[in-house]
Amino acid sequence: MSPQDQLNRLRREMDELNHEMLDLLSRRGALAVEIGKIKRLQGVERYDPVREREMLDFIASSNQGPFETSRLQHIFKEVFKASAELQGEDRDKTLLVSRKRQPEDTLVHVKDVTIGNGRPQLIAGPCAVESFEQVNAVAEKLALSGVKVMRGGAYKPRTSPYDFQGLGFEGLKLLKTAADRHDLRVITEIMTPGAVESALPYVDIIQVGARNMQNFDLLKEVGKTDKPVLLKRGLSATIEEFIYAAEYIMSSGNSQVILCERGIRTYERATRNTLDITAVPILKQETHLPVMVDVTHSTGRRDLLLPAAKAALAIGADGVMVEVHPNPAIALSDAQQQLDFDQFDQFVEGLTVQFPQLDLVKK
Ligand SMILES: O=C(O)C(=O)C[C@]1(C(=O)O)C=C[C@@H](O)C=C1
Repeated sequence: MSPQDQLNRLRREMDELNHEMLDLLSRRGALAVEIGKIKRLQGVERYDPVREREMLDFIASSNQGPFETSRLQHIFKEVFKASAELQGEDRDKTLLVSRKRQPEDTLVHVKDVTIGNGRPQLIAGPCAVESFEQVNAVAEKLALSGVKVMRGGAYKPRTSPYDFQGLGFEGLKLLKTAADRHDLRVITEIMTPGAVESALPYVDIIQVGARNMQNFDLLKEVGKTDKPVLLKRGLSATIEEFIYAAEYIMSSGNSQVILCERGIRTYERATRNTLDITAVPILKQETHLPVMVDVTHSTGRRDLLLPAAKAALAIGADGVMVEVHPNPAIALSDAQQQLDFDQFDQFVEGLTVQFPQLDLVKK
């Protein structure tokens, strides 16, 4: 048989399989419609993630190749999605974070401060808590500038184990003391489920960092508290994964969630990460949660903080996070990207000129 004849024969075989697959898919779709009717009668959700998990596990255990299991699972997930659509189910509607489920914006209340009410917040502070003098100096500066929420890392998830790991619980206390002295609310990162409870008296907003976005135990634990949670997007997380991580917190009982875009990892090296600016309006369309942008970690460059912050507010962010340090050159972490006090003044001035609605109350 000539190669051309061979090709034609294989293609005819392929056509037959396509035909069979189409038939199987159509029969599967008809079954899904029947299942949907029964579920409707029973008054249960059509979307059943546990059943889907079972079928995906079955695919993993039965796959003989040549396709990779993850590829096959992806294809089947599409089939499940299409089946649920046939059942008249919009899966997004079932998510607690979904705008389709709750059309009105969620307002996050941090004592007297509101996030998501149309007046963007500026959250600022040092990368890490280093000493009382350092955090107190920053707190004083922030209060004078009208900032209401101060950030500062006590537990630091550092890339290298040899880098400064933060002052831990002691740092938390220093941060809280300095913030109280200047009437500021506190946001800080908590890294493990076990550290959540002891941190509660010292924090007003719990931050879940990018590296922990899919630490599901931590998400569930912060979801059990009544403190607002700022959830940062993972370094390589898709928007869908980010939304599901927020769903973990909400489904554990906490609806006070703020999403924070902080740049994602791409091939581009001109900035530390690539600020996915369109994630902001996408997240605002898909969810009802406030969305903030961390300009420090997304750019990693002092000269880009102001333009990035302007872009964030212009595209609809509910606030901006930026790092400030009394003397960035000697900072124990992120020395390259924190603003000193004069630079912070310029930053605030530059931003308020264009966005006078920024929620700053100068003391
Ligand atoms: O088995 C069910 O309960 C179905 O509704 C069918 C089906 C499927 O296509 O296999 C569809 C949607 C559900 O999320 C799970 C499974």
